[in-house]
Amino acid sequence: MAENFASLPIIDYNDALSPTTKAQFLSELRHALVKVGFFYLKNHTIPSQVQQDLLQTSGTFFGLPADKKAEVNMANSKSFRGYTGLRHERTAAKADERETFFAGLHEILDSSELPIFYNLVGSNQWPTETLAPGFRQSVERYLTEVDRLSERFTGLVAEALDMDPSVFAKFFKKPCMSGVKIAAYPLPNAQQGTTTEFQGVGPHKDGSFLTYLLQGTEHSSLEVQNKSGEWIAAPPIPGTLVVNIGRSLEALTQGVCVATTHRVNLRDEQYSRPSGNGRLGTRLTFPFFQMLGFDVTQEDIQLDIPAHITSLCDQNVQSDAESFFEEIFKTSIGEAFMVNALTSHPEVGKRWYPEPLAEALRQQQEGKDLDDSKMHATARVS
Ligand SMILES: O=C(O)CCC(=O)C(=O)O
Ligand SMILES: [Fe+2]
Repeated sequence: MAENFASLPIIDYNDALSPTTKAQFLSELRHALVKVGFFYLKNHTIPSQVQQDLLQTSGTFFGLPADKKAEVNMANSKSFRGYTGLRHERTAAKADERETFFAGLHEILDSSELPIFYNLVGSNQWPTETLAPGFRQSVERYLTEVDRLSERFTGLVAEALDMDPSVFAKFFKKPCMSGVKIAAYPLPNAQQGTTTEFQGVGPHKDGSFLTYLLQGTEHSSLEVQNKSGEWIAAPPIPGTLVVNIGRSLEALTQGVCVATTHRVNLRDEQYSRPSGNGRLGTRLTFPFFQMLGFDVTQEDIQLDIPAHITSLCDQNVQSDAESFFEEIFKTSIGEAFMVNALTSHPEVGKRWYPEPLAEALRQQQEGKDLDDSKMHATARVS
């Protein structure tokens, strides 16, 4: 049975930088990667001014009238970039109570000769400077900083698994679809007390190698699933990022690092200040998804992971995330990213990719039926 956890470890990036503390750092990181799958990272090097500017200008953007935000609607973009309104994004086949804005790190324009998933790298859409002064600049600045951090951290992940620091480098061929999703969770509109809990984001695993999540406000809404399936709160800790494992790192380590399940549940009480003084506004978060190059296939993955590391692998990890995505991920990473994008953003799919959308939804339904029948079988046995 898998080991369990009730809270997330806090790892200090400074410890990686000094020869006297590096060994201890690597041992803590190994534990976090193999036994937990989530951790807080402190002293992560992203300047606080860069974070504050991002938070402030993002607040301005989401505060714009709906018709102004619609000017940069994701449905305009065959690269799934730009703005989505409340309940337009879907996770686990249900609508999410959030607005988002996605901006990618790389942009290429002509992908006509390549498989359609190369369209996932394309131009960003930006509101005008007059509407959202400084927004574009602060997002781009944040992307540069978090990308630099993720690149350095990747070497430490390899070392923590007792491999050469450069072992993952070849999987990060550019351009890639890494980017930041800015998520805004206004207080949900409770209808006459019928519902007290709302899906900010449904249970899911990220497609990334690692995700670096900045929680910009004080709300405690993020929940992570431990290995026996219990949900654990991951409240914001000032000065830290929450890091979690995505499906790409799981694929590259052949399951030694398991992609971790998380969700955002919204409840009215989370909008009261933790100090008890007054109410909080919209919850704002900034997950950065560190993605692999598209052309990585299962055959490329021949990492020599030392036996004493693979032997740490956990069995029977429980997850409420959909399982259908796992199978596609085993054949082509680019394909899997596209299927995920289509099922999350059917509006973009309807406009640009009607046939691939229909096929992706069919696969999702098939997977859901399979998950449901497994659940019923388990329920009957126990
Ligand atoms: O907003 C959060 O706290 C998490 C968001 C998330 O998990 C995602 O967008 O993949
Ligand atoms: Fe996520």
